[in-house]
Amino acid sequence: MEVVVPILTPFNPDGTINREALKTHATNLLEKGIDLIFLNGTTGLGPALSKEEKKETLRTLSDVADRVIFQVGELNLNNVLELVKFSSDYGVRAIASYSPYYFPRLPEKWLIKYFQTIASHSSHPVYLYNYPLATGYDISAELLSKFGLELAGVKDTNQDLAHSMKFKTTFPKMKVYNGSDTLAFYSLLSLDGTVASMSNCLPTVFVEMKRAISQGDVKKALVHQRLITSIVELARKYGQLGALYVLTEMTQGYSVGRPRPPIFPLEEGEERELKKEVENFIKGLGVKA
Ligand SMILES: O=C(O)C(=O)C[C@@H](O)[C@H](O)COP(=O)(O)O
Repeated sequence: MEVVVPILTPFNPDGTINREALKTHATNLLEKGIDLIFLNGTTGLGPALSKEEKKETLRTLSDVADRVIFQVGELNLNNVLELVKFSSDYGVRAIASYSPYYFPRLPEKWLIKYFQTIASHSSHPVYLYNYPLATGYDISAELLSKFGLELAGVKDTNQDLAHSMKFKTTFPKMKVYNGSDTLAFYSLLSLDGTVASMSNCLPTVFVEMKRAISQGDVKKALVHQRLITSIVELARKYGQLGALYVLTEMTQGYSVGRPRPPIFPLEEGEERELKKEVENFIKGLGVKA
């Protein structure tokens, strides 16, 4: 039962990656009990990071590489394979990739070929990052099974938990995580864990929820899930990926800068409003972030 943080990428005002802040943030999250770091994911603005920036984030976290799942997805497979090769110098837990996206009506066999190519070049276990809402393609358990492609793991970002469970029943050895914050409780209960964006700013809430589940205290665990869901709904009002930078600074006590456009930072008034609303929630429920 693991809590995996799709770690946000701190940026300097000039839009370069703030490596110091990334290191501080990763160290803090691991110290607070987060199990693994999913690097260059959606929350990490992975699709908006260049190949060289993806390498930079792994170099920055090289001393905790064994706790890192390194996301390598790009729309240029040559870049992906360069990142796969680059990762072989680091003892990462696994590499991962989302599917090709944007281009409509890609034949199933091209989608599978993308992952087969990655798997044939990787010295590390390969995880699928399946996010149909974001990519336009559902790389389902059925599709992998149809082409006989068995990967080491999957992060399935899906509101349909049964869809994630299907990976587990089809490939019993596969590590299966669900990537939706609002299903974190159920993912911890029924899968190998959760990959939750909000664990950037609420690490202790997730760690306490996991502890409550392992102690059989469902009621307490659900209090934590309700807080997470409330904060997600709040963050979405302002733009979740931008709001997360404000929430992380607010709850963790250090700056992670602001996101890089086209993920725009919140305006000053929005930041004030968001902080006020969140304070009420966290105070009201009496849990630590
Ligand atoms: O940021 C990542 O790489 C994640 O796994 C989480 C990501 O899939 C995303 O936050 C999921 O959000 P929704 O369920 O779409 O609200």
